[in-house]
Amino acid sequence: MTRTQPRSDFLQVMLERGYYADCTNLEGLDAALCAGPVPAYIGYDATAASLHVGHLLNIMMLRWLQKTGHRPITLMGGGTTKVGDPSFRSEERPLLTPEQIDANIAGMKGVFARYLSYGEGPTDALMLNNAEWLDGLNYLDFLRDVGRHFSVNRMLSFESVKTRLDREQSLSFLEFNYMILQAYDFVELHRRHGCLLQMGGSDQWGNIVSGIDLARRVDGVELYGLTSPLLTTSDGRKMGKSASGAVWLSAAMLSPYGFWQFWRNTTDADVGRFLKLYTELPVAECERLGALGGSEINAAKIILANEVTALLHGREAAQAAERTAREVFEAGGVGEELPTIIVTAEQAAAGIANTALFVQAGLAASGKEARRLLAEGAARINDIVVTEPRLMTVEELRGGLKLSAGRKRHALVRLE
Ligand SMILES: Nc1ncnc2c1ncn2[C@@H]1O[C@H](COP(=O)(O)OP(=O)(O)OP(=O)(O)O)[C@@H](O)[C@H]1O
Ligand SMILES: N[C@@H](Cc1ccc(O)cc1)C(=O)O
Repeated sequence: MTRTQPRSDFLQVMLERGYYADCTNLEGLDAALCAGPVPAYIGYDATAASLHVGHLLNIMMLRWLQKTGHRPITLMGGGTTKVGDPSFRSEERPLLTPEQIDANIAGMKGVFARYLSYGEGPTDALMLNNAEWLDGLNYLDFLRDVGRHFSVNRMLSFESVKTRLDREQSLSFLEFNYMILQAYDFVELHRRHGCLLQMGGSDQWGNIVSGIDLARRVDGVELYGLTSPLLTTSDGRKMGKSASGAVWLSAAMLSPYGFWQFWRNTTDADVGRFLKLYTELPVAECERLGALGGSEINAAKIILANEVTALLHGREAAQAAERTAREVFEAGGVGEELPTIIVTAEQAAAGIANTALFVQAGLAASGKEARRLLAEGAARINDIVVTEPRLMTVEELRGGLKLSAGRKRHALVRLE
């Protein structure tokens, strides 16, 4: 399929940096973007107390949207979270209480202000919550005004629910309503704020298209949808999930150092792609850095880690993380020479004792000897003396550890 080069800055950035998967009407959207500031939204359900790296890709899309002269709308799913999006999920999500949802929204909100600037102007970002219009809906009125425009036959044909149906796993009536609510959000945002575009990961395609159909039927307007690819790392993992779980954006759930380490540990083949998606360095520079070979690629990974961490946690936090990494892994000039043991995600989740790490790393011959090292004050983890045997947390392991026995013997621990 040939695609003419879009004229709008926003779509050019989307295409050249790798954010683009699909669009409902690329030419129409391009024309709207060229005509003036376009309000565009992405919805975020409050399923956890923090956003994670999986969300970062589309937060960057909103950031580019604002930088290229348009208006980002971040919609908190205070209403939709009560239902739970079934798209591409094999099981129903656990139901959250209204209190949990409010607490999660409070945890998620802070992150957006690091990427977007909020205010009242035509290109200032807007923060909304769909509980505002969903909570008060009257069931019968809603069914008559909105429900009648949805064909169940069509809803059943969407890929996002297909696997569940094909496997004859239950899709509850509650979940089945999700698509209608998200569709209604889009119509409501268009009515209230002139919102013309909804974006999201490609798993959101069905929900987005439903909103566009509904708007055409009830208001006779054309709205647009743009999706990003769902990224996986080149070793096959869903982007944003490390072996030990989601990589959180909130500093309370993952320290800036742990966040920095996640990016520093990027696989070589992903460096160029991630620089384009998660930093604002010029495309040519991203490509140059991504093509570096051998040990030079490590310098590119440090640039990636610094740039991504600086956007989220600030430049100082990024520099501090880089310094800590140097101190932990390169203190005494031994750096890369240190023996390294790898802890698997399963081991980390099951709980691994600090003494077991000393044994595995060859710094103690047995658990008994490891306990003696600790008791004598000769054992250090990240240069801090440890005297008590205890289980290490996944968070501690994720940041990487330096174990020391006495002054001269060291080893590194990395989480797979
Ligand atoms: N790897 C990814 N690449 C691009 N977008 C992603 C990625 N992971 C998540 N997203 C976007 O963020 C949204 C929320 O992601 P996800 O469904 O993973 O969150 P979650 O529901 O909190 O996590 P989980 O599915 O593990 O419970 C998705 O709808 C998707 O659009
Ligand atoms: N369904 C989206 C979140 C969302 C909620 C409400 C919307 O109007 C749009 C999107 C997700 O799971 O990621």
